[in-house]
Amino acid sequence: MRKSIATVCVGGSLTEKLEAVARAGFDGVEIFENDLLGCPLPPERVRERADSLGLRIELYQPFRDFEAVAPDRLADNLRRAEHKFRMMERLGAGMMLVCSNVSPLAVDDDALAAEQLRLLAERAADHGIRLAYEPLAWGRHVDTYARAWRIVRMAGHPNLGICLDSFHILSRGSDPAGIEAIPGDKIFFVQLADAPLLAMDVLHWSRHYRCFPGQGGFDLAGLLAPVLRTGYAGPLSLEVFNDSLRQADTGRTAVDAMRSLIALEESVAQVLGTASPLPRPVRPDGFAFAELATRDHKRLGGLLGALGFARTGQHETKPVELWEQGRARILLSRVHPDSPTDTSLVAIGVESPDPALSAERARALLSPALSRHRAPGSARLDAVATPDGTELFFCDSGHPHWREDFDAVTPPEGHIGGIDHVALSHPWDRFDEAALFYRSVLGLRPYESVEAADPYGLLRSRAMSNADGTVRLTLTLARVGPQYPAEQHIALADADIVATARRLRALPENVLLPVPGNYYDDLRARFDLGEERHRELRELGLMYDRDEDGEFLHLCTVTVGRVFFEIVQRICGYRGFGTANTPVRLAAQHTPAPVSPAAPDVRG
Ligand SMILES: O=C(O)c1ccc(O)c(O)c1
Ligand SMILES: [Mg+2]
Repeated sequence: MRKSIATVCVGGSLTEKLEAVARAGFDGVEIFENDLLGCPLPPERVRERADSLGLRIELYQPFRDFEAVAPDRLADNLRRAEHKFRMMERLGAGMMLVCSNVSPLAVDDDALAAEQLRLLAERAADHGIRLAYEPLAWGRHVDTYARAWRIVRMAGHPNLGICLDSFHILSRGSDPAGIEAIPGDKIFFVQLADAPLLAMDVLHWSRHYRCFPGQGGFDLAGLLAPVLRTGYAGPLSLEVFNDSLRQADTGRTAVDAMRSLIALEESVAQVLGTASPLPRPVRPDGFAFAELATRDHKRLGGLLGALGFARTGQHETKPVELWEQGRARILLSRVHPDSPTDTSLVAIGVESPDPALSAERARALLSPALSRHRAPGSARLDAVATPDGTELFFCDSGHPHWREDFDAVTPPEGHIGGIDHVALSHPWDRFDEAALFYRSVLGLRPYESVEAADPYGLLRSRAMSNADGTVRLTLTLARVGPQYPAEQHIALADADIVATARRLRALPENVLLPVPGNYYDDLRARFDLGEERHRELRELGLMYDRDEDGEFLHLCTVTVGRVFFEIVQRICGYRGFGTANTPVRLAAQHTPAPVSPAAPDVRG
């Protein structure tokens, strides 16, 4: 199907927008009126520019507050329309979007709406233009596709059809199944947008919070399937109004948008049982490694040593160390000389049953491929760049061949057996992009977005996981400014966190984040843990949580550069991330560490 995007989805001037969406592979665009009005080029030149970029101008929009008005207003509305039609001819746009009337002057009369739209369609036909009538969710009287279709049918003009916009349909909770009753050739246009599930005024929700399919909470494939069953053969056009995207990098947003459409095509193909546009999903089934780049190998090595890791190998040709405990593998490499941070997470390796296919799928979803020389070993490893710049390597499940390049000794067995999850930090304009990236490329399921209070702000995060919890990520929204603690961390799965905590407490140097006594006073109110258990948690500085499945114990180390380690123990299938404790952890990370000569610098 033709892929289109409304110019309102991306930031920049009209020509910048056209260039970016063409580069991302779109076939066409919806031109938003404001983009044209603010453009220094006359419509003919915009048309030439679009032509030269291989973009078809699918639609011009929006035309507002036309139908179901008193007779004295009709003449003025038709005059307005004539001007737009002439301008559209110059632009080479064959379809105009007509939004349902939102004015208090509109009359609640379908027959009148149909009669006036028929008149408009006759005028449009004189210019070779077709009209797509779109019921806005906040339309004065026409706010559902069922009602809009009734009016279009009543009008009975070949140049008048309906525009279906997923946001208006799903935000109101309308059942998309009824779309199948509309003949495919009367659906003139289809606009697609997702949105987070928010309880808010629908106009505000639509104008500020829409996002690309797969980034919010709507079932877009469930909406598109009945649309395609009607035989609709027009473009699938993204229409996203979003405050962040207006300010974000134009080219990047265009690629993010295209990725969302490709992923949606795959989801709808699954629903319809048709051929998929993508190599089949390969589910990752574990973490192979996490790589930290640091200027301070000694301090980080000291911290890993305290956690029970051993330096098991040194890369044969590169300045990269391998630190291991059981199947938990951490690589320490050198920081790029230009990097402003002393220590940061730069790569993760996931295990895949078919690494080559994983990489092929990632590239088909427009992930930038990375050159092989970055691989931690000389072993052939496929890698792509993720939205926050972290490199993602695909490694063979259960066969860490890349480890052979480290000439590594057998790793020590301790309580820590592997990586439980990795927390990645994203700038504000990459957060939704990241959720879609991991959802489509790795097949991870997103959890709801959550917010945690921080003494100096609010931390937004969203966890993602595969079905069996062997690959879990938490995506956080990075705040800028030196007052904010790092949000990159590696969480290590521990089979006996009490023993680990005891050992770490006994060290002469303080490597653990202190937890305030008030937390433990309140924990008594939250959970009936018994005196002895409660005392043990307090003494060891362990945090606690529980869900319907099981229990969770965790603690954090001090921060080195941008990174800290979390040690976690999941008991009986606990599925969360201890989010209830995040505000306490964030506050503790702002509190200066107690002075101790050997203590690592918490501020990095
Ligand atoms: O918010 C609006 O006014 C508006 C305009 C055009 C659309 O296609 C739409 O879905 C919403
Ligand atoms: Mg719309």
